[in-house]
Formats: sequence, C-alpha cells, structure tokens
Amino acid sequence: MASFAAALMAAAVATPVVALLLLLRAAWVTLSCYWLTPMRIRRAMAAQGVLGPPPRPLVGNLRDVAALVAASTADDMHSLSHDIVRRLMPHYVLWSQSYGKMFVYMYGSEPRLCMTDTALIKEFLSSKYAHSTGKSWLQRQGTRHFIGGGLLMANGARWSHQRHVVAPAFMADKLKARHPSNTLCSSIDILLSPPLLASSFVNLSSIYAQGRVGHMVECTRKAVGELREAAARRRGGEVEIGEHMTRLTGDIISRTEFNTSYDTGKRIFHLLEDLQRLTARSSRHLWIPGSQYFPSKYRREIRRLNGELEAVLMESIRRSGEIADEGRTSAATYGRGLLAMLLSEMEKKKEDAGAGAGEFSYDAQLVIDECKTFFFAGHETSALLLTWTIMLLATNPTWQDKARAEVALVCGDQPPSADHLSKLTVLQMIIQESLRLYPPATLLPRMAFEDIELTGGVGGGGGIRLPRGISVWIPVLAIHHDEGIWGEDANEFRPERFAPGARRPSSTTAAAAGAARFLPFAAGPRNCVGQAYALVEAKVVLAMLLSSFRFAISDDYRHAPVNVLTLRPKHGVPVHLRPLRP
Ligand code: HEM
Repeated sequence: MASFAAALMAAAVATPVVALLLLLRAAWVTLSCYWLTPMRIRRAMAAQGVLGPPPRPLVGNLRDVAALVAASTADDMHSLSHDIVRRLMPHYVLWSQSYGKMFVYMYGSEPRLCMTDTALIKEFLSSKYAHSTGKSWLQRQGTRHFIGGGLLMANGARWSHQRHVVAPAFMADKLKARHPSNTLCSSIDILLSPPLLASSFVNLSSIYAQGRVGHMVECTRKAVGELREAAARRRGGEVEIGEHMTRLTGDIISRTEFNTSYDTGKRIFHLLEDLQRLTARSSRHLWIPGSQYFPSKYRREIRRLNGELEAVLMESIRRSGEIADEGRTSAATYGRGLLAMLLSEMEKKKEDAGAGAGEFSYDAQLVIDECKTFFFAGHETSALLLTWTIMLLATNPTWQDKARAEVALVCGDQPPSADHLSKLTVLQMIIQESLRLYPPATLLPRMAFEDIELTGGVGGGGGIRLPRGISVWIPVLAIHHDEGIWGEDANEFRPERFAPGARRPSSTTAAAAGAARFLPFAAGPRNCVGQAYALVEAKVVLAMLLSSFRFAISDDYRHAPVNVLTLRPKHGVPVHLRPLRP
C-alpha cells in the first residue's frame, strides 16, 4: 500500500508516459492485493475441501460477522452460564456447522482460515514456522499507533532479535541454565506446553527474585487498603472489582518494569486507552484500498495523543538515563526491569556502532514502541484474569474457601513470598480454569508468509497445505469450551481438571496428548513473553485478596461477556467484600 501512495506521488511529478506506467503498476498491485491473491487463496483451500460462506466484493464477510455478533450480544445472558461461545463467536458456530470445523471466510479482502484441530495448531505454532508466519499488514496497520514496531507486531528476524532482548527481563538466567543446550525458543516451548504447565510453574515462580514479588505485594497491600475503604463507604460493602484490578495491575507493571510512579503509569494507560479507541474507529475502513491515506477526523487527534504519549515515555527514559549518569558507571545502573534492559541494549548499540553493530538494534523510537507494547499487553490482560477469577470465586464459595485455607496454610500471617507461590496448587488450578473459561485473548491470529505444509491432525485427521498470504485464526475460546476436548462438563467451572496428575478426557490418544488445547498464552516460540510474570502476579494478588476478604457476587451483577480486543465483562463485576481481619 505504501508503494501505491508512492506511485501516486511520483506520478504527479513525472512525465505523462512514466506517470501512466506508474499508475498502471499501482492499479495492478491493488488488483492483485484485493482480488487476485484472495481468490488464489480461496481456490487453493477449496481444492482441499475447505470451504466457507460466500463473500461480497471488498467487504467479504465483515458485515455478516458484525451483524451476527451485534445480535448475539445485544442482551445480557439470562443465567450465570459459562457457555459463552455461541454469544461471542456466533459466526464460528454457524459456519463450523455449515462448512466443518475448518473453514475460510473473508475479512474484507483478507482470507482467514479458522483452524481448530489442536495437533495442526501445535505444528503451526511450533518453532519450525517462527519466521515464516507472523502478523498481517491489516493487524499491524490497525495497531501501529499504540504498538508500532514493538514485539507483539514485529515479524521475522526483527521479531527474533527483539524477543531475545526482552525475554531475559521475564526469565531468570537460572531458568536458562537448566536447559543449557536449548535455544531460548525451545526452552519456552518446553516450559509452556500445556501438560507441563502445572509442574513448570514451580520453576517459573522461582525465577522472580523477592524484589519483583516484593513490589507486587506492596502494590496489592495498597489496593487492599483502598478496597477496605471503598467497601466501608458502600452499604453491603459492594465494589466493582474490575476497575480496582485494572488500577492494581497498572500500578504493578509501572513499578516493576518501568520504574515510573503510579501517576505517570496512570497517564500512560489513559493515553493508550484513548489511542486504542480512536484507532479502532479509524481502522474500520482499512479494508478499502488506500483508505489509510484518506483524511479522517480521527487522524489529527491520534497524532496529538501519540505525541503526548511518546513525550511522557521519553521523559521516563530521560530520567532513567539521568539515574545512570549519576552512577557514572555501566548501563547496569539504569535500574531494574524491562526499561532498564532496553536502555542497556540501546547503550550497547552506541558502543558497538564502530564495531559494526547488527542490523536490528534498539533506537529511541523502538524503545518507546516496546514500552507502549508492554504497557498495552501486560496490563489489561492481567486485570481481566483477576476480575474473571474473582467473579468465579464469588459464585463458587466452596472453591473460595479451599483456596483461602491453602493460602493460610502456606503463607500463615505473612504476605506471599516467591517460595510460597509454588505451593499454592489449589489457587493455580483455579487460575488455570479461569483462563480456560474466560481467556482474555479469545483469538490467535497468524499469517503464513510462505506456503506451509502441515502434516497431520488429531486422530489421523490428515494434513493441510496453507498457501502464502492466508491468515490463520485460532479460536481459543471455542477450543477451551469444546466438549470433544474437555468432556461434557466443558462449560462448567471445575478446577479439579487441572489437578496435578489429573487425566484429561481426550488424552487417550498419543496425538491428542501432545496437542495444543490450552492456549490462554498461545504456544510455541511466539507465545506470551509475560506469561510467568502474569501468573506470579495473579497468585500474589489473589492470595492477598483471599486472606483479606470474603467475596460474594452482588445481585446487581449482570452476566454479559463481550469481546472488545479482549474478553471483558460488559457491566463490570460488582462483588460484596467482607473484611476478614483488620
Ligand atoms: C493473563 C495475562 C495475559 C494473557 C492472557 C496474555 C496472552 C497473550 C497471548 C495470547 C499472546 C499471543 C498474542 C499473539 O501472538 O497474537 C501474548 C503475547 C504477548 N504478551 Fe501476553 N498475556 C498476558 C500477560 C502479559 C504480560 C503481563 C505481559 C508483559 C509484562 C505480556 C506481554 C506480551 C507480549 C510482549 C507479547 C508478544 C510476544 C511475541 O510476539 O513474541 N503479556 N500474550
């Protein structure tokens, strides 16, 4: 698309013949992107028996998806049921019934393949395809103002470099030392494969020195104080827990990774939220050729907000630089956390400049983009995990009591320490079940940048050839609620299914045993780099809340999950808090 604009501009100043040639080329590129390539991909899939709903020109099936979702989410749910796939993914339910579990639909002119075969998914997300798959142009355009070149939207060698720089901020050397012969990617693969998740948690928790856990405890202690005050002010001690969890996770990441004050963090989150909202509106027409160059009322506001956000981040970076200068020593004095690591990396680049530093190095803009990415990716998702888990505990008093008893046994009167975390197994089972029923990220998107041949599905389901340019969409929510995978009680809250050593219904075949069916943090080398951080944080916060309050769901709670980038409760989660000790 950039070439289309460049061609138009060049045509304006060139001779008539050159101008005509440039315009013809631009027209060809546009035709190829918006018509020929999508048709080639649809034909390739149809030849393998993978069909889908008929698309309309340009809009594809966008309007169908929008209309189905609008109808299914218009009202709240009548009961507190966890059977939410039909509500949130009505198009998936409809089309998988008509065309089978693998089907193709058109998001504008982008062909999207819905893939639910868990063995194929495992293969597709594996390190074998780490460089030949990634984020599509449409996704990167839609998020460029609040993510830019940050890790979440980077592709290929650039992604690999960035991942290797930031991953150590979330994994200890100790962890890597346990697998000396593995690359970083493969050690992540091993640790985060679902069957090993429970046992690997023991190792993951030990990677966080008391320092980080200590900060999480400090922030949670403050939040508990605020919750006590808020509950005391309201009859029945009712509070909307979601907004408190959003503040708390924002406070935690600001302090542990960015060395910023709570107020600076708050400013950053508000700006990011506004940017997200405006970008979502201005991206609604991205499927129209060249629409990113149309004048729009949102564009100026987006530029202003982005400028302000980058100035606040720059100020944090400058302050970290000053701290380092005062130390007058190595980059290690930048402080702690992710920002310090990024600044050290940038410093290294300067030092290496003479020695021919690598092609992909961090500069100030990339550091800013990475900060935006981590504020965005590491805040709301964690807040949602906590909010949904509290909703589940508030409606399941037996599990609430079990978890509280475990916290009392393991931690006594003390706040949780890094050593305690691995012993909180009931709490871990509850967190995993919450992530299964209400995964904050309900879809995993990946584009194939080259032809890919996947070899085989669960139960001899056969392989599939993915043509270059196809976007694969993995409906995590539907997989997590699939009765064929989890059993007839798939829509029920049953944390015991994650008990250490528990046998899963479909783990009878070897293929199913190794399949990717639990995907709250994705899988493979491109999984969530902050997974360990999120799980440690969730345990610390929940352990402290459980030992401070008993919670019950309010009669005002309206069960209405909605999907707005992430899976959230439309009207929040009001709960009654009863303090347990002064
Ligand atoms: C419960 C909390 C969280 C959930 C459910 C979650 C989920 C995910 C998922 C599903 C992905 C893959 C997205 C994709 O490829 O499209 C992802 C990637 C990512 N997450 Fe998380 N996340 C959580 C917390 C965090 C935290 C706390 C951080 C940072 C501190 C973080 C940082 C990231 C980053 C940077 C990526 C991109 C990784 C890459 O592409 O290499 N996340 N997360």
